[in-house]
Amino acid sequence: MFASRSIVSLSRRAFSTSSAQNAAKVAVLGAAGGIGQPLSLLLKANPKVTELSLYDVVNTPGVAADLGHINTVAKVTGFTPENDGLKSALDGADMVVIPAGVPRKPGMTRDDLFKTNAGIVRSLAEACAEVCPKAQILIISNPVNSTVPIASEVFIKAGVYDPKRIFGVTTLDCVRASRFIYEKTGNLVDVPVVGGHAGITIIPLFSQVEGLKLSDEERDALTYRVQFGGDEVVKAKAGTGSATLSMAYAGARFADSLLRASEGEDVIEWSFVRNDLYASEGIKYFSTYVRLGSEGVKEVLPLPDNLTDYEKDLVVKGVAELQKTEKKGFDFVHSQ
Ligand SMILES: NC(=O)c1ccc[n+]([C@@H]2O[C@H](COP(=O)([O-])OP(=O)(O)OC[C@H]3O[C@@H](n4cnc5c(N)ncnc54)[C@H](O)[C@@H]3O)[C@@H](O)[C@H]2O)c1
Ligand SMILES: O=C(O)C[C@H](O)C(=O)O
Repeated sequence: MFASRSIVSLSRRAFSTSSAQNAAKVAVLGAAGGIGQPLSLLLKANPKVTELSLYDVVNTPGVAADLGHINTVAKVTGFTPENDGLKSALDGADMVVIPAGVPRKPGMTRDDLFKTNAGIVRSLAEACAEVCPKAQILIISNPVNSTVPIASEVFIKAGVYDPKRIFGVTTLDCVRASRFIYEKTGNLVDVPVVGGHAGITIIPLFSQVEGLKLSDEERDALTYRVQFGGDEVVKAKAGTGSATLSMAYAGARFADSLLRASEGEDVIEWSFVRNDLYASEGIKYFSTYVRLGSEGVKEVLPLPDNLTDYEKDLVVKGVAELQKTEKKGFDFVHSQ
């Protein structure tokens, strides 16, 4: 098995500073929203992004005009549904980041968003499959555990599916886990978080952090905080939305990791991608260690073989939940 420390150091840096070697057009769908705006700002600040295409049902011309005054290389254009704006936004895109859809209010689960967001993600994925089938698709819209199967099934139906290019963005769970451990230890290290992106499917692997010692009580409390960190923000925002700024940071980190990998850097991230790790349990998507390359996923890595019994039990529970949410996404596409 691989050494956890090298995994940590490989993906530690949030943003690189070197200038772009390849032109990269990135489209953001849902770009005028709570995540979309700060995420677009961070992408505009990334020297590897040469073109930034902002699509939303409203307000993107203003967001694009504003970001367009920032003196970085990316050319920014805003699109709305008028004049076939979605297709124009996607034309030539190398990467499409999708934070379009409604966020939670207090008392809701991510799955409660399915009835609105499933259709949004399906229609946006249909446009991607038609216009930019080779783009890397980064799905942020919740419930990720179902929206990734939805987007994948749309691409399969269209005959253009490449499992190496569709990602559920679970980076916020890693960002949170890292921050919570920093609060405890004063050390800023990466914490692998695997499984999915909702409640008990979020599985932090504290055993993989070198030198980290937690009592059982500390481990339980930290695990709960990572699994339900989204609820903390939803509650604090009191009905006005869910995490936007930390998500923008996490999404920009994941996009930067892919862009660095496309330039030949060896990068490992954690992401909800197609794999056979739990095929025997009937699931196709599971967030795990992923080596990134120029095509997207270069290698799906298994979970470390030295998980604790506590972590193994979390995986069993998470897999059982993922079976339901994956099926729900699959059925949504195939029942229409
Ligand atoms: N993966 C994660 O870790 C993570 C973290 C935080 C939030 N989220 C999810 O991201 C989504 C967006 O959250 P937000 O806070 O930015 O919400 P928001 O309401 O502030 O923004 C969503 C944007 O999507 C746009 N939109 C709606 N339908 C669209 C369509 N068909 N095409 C294009 N744009 C469309 C809206 O106009 C809006 O501007 C939610 O589903 C939320 O649950 C995921
Ligand atoms: O909690 C939410 O609904 C948003 C997001 O998935 C998060 O983890 O913050």
